[in-house]
Amino acid sequence: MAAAGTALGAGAAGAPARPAGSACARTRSDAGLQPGCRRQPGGSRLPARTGPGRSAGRPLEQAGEGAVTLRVLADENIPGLESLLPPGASLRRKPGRQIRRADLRECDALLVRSVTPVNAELLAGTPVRFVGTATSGFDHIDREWLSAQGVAFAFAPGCNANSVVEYVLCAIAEVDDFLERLLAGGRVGIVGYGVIGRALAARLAQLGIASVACDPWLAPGSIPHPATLAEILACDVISLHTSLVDTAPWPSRHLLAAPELAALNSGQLLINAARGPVADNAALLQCLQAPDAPAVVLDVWEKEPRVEPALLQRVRLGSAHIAGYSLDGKLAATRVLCQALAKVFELEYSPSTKSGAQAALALDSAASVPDTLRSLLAARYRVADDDRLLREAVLGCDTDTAAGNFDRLRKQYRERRELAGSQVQLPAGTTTALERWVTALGCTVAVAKDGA
Ligand SMILES: NC(=O)c1ccc[n+]([C@@H]2O[C@H](COP(=O)([O-])OP(=O)(O)OC[C@H]3O[C@@H](n4cnc5c(N)ncnc54)[C@H](O)[C@@H]3O)[C@@H](O)[C@H]2O)c1
Ligand SMILES: O=C(O)[C@H](O)[C@H](O)COP(=O)(O)O
Repeated sequence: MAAAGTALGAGAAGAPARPAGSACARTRSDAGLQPGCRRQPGGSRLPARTGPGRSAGRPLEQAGEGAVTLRVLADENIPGLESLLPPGASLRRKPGRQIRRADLRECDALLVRSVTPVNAELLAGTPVRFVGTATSGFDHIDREWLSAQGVAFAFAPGCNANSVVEYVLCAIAEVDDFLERLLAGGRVGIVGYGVIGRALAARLAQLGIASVACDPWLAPGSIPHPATLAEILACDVISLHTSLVDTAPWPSRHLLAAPELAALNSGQLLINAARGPVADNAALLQCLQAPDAPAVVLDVWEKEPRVEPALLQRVRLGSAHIAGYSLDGKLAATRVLCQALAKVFELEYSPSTKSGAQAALALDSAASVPDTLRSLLAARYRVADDDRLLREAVLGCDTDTAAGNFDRLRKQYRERRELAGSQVQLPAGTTTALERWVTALGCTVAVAKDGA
């Protein structure tokens, strides 16, 4: 894993316009690290406050002879911190929705997930000098305020991109015959060509599936197969991967509202694993009540943790905002934040890069290509399992209980591993065509010897 520290600003001179809340090219090994730290004249390792809220830098708390304690408060749902934080860090945990300013009175670094809004209301007057979010999206962070206050910021771009891509592929494979249709020349329309949009297009291309994409914030020429939103809405499968943007001229909030949804029909599949408000949920419910409604898969909901039961009942598959919840993706994000934290506080640090080996998979049938792909995808993950859990958690419960259950599903999420990177054992005499399909899913191939 490369060291954290890619500076991410509003865009270099000559770079294309970017909406607030979008990230430039980045991979699982990059951290978006917004600088805001200076070495203190007295040698303290605390990042200096540089903005209007500037306060005298305080040295890190002494914890015994020469040792420093970096006081970290973290969302209880960020895994691996106990072993991945730099030595000398003390860790407190809280549920992300319950983190308050009073919790931060004696805290140098705050690590959150998407459910904690981080802004002046939370941080003003606290000693926090570093904020990290273990997520790709950062629409819950007031980055301008952090920057003005000299508080360093890091996020985890790309860490869960492959997890989301595999969620989308599983959804396609699980709903009707969309996988067959795509393999037979159908097209996927991708809305938002950032890290995840690009990763999805690349995986589809490896599978020989055509895709087109739209992202008006990008410079002309940066999308290999560009399309208008209207053209995207005519594709067999439409997958949303925009950041949540309120900025003109191309806000993504309610990008799919009644007129856009009216363009869809029952021969199409719409997937939203981006942010709930990108599709107007009230309009979506209306659309799903029409006889010619498209098939819809939702991982994200406009008013999370509240899910509109009538909408859940009408979507083909629904899940509790877990598309990015592979163990691989979560631990990668934890490592990126810990590395960024160590860099900001100038701590020596070299975290382990391993997530633990995945069990090998075996493929032994001479099934059709779609069924081979389907069974490989299902060997690691099935959206239908999360759909069942969400329906059990939400339907028939009162609103508050359902919202609590939504959060509980996410907190207690099972250990899910990614398919890409898995070794797949194939029987002796396997065709090279089959090997190609397996590698197209990002797996490595081991072929059994004759008689083995
Ligand atoms: N469901 C999950 O578990 C999960 C996991 C990871 C990320 N996400 C979400 O997925 C989305 C994509 O993540 P990413 O890492 O690729 O982000 P990214 O910032 O790399 O890419 C987002 C892209 O959306 C584009 N965009 C913004 N407004 C648009 C508009 N009106 N029309 C078309 N494109 C527009 C931006 O220009 C950008 O290129 C984000 O919303 C993120 O929060 C969800
Ligand atoms: O933006 C992201 O990375 C994802 O939406 C993220 O995985 C959501 O999970 P949360 O932070 O809400 O646990």
